Amino acid sequence: MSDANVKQLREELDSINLELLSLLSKRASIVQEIADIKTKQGVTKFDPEREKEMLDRLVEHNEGPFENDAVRHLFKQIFKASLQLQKDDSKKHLLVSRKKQAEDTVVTLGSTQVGNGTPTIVAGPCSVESEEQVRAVAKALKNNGVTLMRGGAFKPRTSPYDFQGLGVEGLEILRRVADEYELQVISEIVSPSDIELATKYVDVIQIGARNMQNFELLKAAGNVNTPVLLKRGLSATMEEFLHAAEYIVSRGNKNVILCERGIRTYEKWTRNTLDISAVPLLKNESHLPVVVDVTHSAGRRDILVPLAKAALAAGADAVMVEVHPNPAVALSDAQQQIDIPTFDQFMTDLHASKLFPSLVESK
Ligand SMILES: O=C(O)C(=O)C[C@]1(C(=O)O)C=C[C@@H](O)C=C1
Repeated sequence: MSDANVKQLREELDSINLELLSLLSKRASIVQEIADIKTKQGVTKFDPEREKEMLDRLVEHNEGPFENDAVRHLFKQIFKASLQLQKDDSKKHLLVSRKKQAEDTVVTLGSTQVGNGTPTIVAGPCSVESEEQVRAVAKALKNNGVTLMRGGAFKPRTSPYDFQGLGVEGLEILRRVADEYELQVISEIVSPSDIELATKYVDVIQIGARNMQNFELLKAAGNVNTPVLLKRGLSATMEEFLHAAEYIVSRGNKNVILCERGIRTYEKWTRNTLDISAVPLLKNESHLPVVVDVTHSAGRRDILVPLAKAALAAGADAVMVEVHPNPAVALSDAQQQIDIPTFDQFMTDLHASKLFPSLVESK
C-alpha cells in the first residue's frame, strides 16, 4: 500500500469520524430531550432494560467485521456518556449548583458573615436545659468573640425515653440570653408547623440529620426568610444532600448553610466518620456555605481540635462545636460536649493554627 493510498483512506476515515460525531451529537440532543421529560416525571435517568434492548437489537443487526462484544462495548460507552450528559444537565438546573450561580452565597447573621471567605465558629450546648446553663455558655462565646450560638430546644432523640428538649420554653431562653449577649441563635426545628413560630425566636433554623429528607419540613423552611442550617443525613449522598437543600432554595429561601456532621460507617471509635471530602466537594458543586460539626462527627472530645483544623484546611466556612458548663451532668450528649475551659483552649488552638482569625482582636 502506497503512502498516497493510506493518505486517501485516512481522509475517508476523517470524514466518517465527522459524520459519526455529528450523529453522536444528534443522538445526544435527543437524549437531553428524554432527560427533560424524565425530570418532569420524576423518573430515574438510568434505564438498564432499555439499554439491554438496544444492545440486543444492535447485535442482531451486526454483520461484522466487529465482534458482537466489541459492538456491545462501543455502544455501552455511548450510553454511559449519554447518561452522564443527562446527569450533568440536571445538575445545571439545580439552583444550589455552582453551575447556576458562580459566586458564593454569603449568609449574614448580625455582625458575622458565613461564606465570605473568613471562617467562623458556631458553639453552644447540645440541649437548652436552663437559663443559667445557656448564660454561662453565652458568656464564654462572648469572651472568645464568637457570635453564633447553637442550642437545642426540640430534641429528636434516638430513644423516646431520652430528654426531648424544653420546646418553646427553650427557644425563649435562647432568645433572651442571645439578646443580652448580642448573639445570633441557631436551633433545630423538627415539625413543619413550628417553622413560623421559630422565626420569632431564632436567627437560623436548623434542620437536623434525621430530618434531612423530611420534605414537608424542608418546604416549610423554604417558605420563610429565616436562614436555614441543613445537616447532612446519616447516610445521605452528596446528591441527596444537595437535592434536600434545593427543596428549601426552590421555595424562595436562598439563605441555606450546609452542614457536614459525619456519616455512618463501620468504624466504632468515633460516633460518625467525618467525611472531610464532603467539604471541597460541596464547595465545588454548590455556592452555599459549608459548616462542619466536629462534635457530632467525632462523638468524643479528644480529637475535636485536629478535626476542626482539617475542616478549615479543607475550606469549611465554619466549625460547629458543642459546649456545656458541666458536660458530665448534661441531659444529652454528655460524653461529647466540652466544658468552658476546654472551649477556651479549643479557640486558642485554632487561632494558633493560623487557619482561623482571632475573633477577639477583630472585635
Ligand atoms: O431511552 C432513555 O430512557 C434514555 O434516557 C436514553 C438512553 C440512551 O442513551 O439511549 C440514556 C440512558 C438510559 O440508561 C437509557 C437510554
